[in-house]
Amino acid sequence: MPRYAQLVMGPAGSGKSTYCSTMVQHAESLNRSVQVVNLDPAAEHFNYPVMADIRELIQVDDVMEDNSLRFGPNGGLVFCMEYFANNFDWLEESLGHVEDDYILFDCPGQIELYTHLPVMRQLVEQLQQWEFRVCGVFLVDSQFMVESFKFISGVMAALSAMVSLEIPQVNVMTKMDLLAPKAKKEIEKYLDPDMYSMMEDNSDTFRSKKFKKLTKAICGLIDDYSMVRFLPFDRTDEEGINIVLQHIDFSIQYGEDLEVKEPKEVDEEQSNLNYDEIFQDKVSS
Ligand SMILES: Nc1nc2c(ncn2[C@@H]2O[C@H](COP(=O)(O)OP(=O)(O)OP(=O)(O)O)[C@@H](O)[C@H]2O)c(=O)[nH]1
Ligand SMILES: [Mg+2]
Repeated sequence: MPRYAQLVMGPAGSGKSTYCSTMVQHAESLNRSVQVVNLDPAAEHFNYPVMADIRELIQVDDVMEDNSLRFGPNGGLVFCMEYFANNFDWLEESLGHVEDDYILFDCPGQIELYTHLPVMRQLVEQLQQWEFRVCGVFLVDSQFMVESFKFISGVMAALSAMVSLEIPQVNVMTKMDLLAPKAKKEIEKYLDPDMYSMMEDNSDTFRSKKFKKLTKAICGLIDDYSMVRFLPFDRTDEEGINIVLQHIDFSIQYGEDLEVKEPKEVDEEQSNLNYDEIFQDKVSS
């Protein structure tokens, strides 16, 4: 039986930890069991119960305090993640061997992890070896998406994670509840974007012809391959949360191998009685 995982990624402060706790609560309301693993060695607080916490293995503060290493916060994080990649047996032990489990991995926000460092890819390959079906969930803060310029850079970040990890990926626009109704309407065009018109919106802002050409080529590429779409995520909207979960479940085929639940046993005498009654009714009418 396969196991299922969501790799929750995205820039710093995009809402990854909040997404994880919201999903856990939502799953609970559906009677599903979803667990969370914290993979952020610099995490200070999150409000979900953890199944495993990378800080048990290594903490950024300890690395930064080490006089022989002398790392700052970002270098410290990279060091921690490389240490983690060399110690996957810690994760294996923490996850156990439960079949059919569903785990969210709350990742750190340093964008370099998703652009060029090999750690996340190594993690994906390792999880796949442990029979996990992994879906990337890339979060982008809707607050930064109200201008098409910023939107294109968000799309590029999501794309770079997609290209480097080679797993199904669902892109999510978070904090939709913070948008004013007018901005919400405005942002709808970014959810299923037509990149060519996005490019036209921007065309006055380009100073250099070369830059305009490059942006046009990027927009064209994204559009031609329909590579990026965003789902809105409003933590107060259960239905919207469910749509996001369904997209992810579909991409990792969650539910296809689940055992069919037996219907409740019906009292045999009672069921016979009902049929008899129906039959009698039919005959007499
Ligand atoms: N209103 C609202 N606030 C949100 C939402 N998601 C996150 N926030 C707020 O945004 C801030 C950052 O959220 P986190 O969930 O910690 O973001 P993160 O991506 O885990 O951040 P890092 O781990 O530091 O990269 C917190 O103050 C959250 O309360 C949302 O859907 N709606
Ligand atoms: Mg976090």
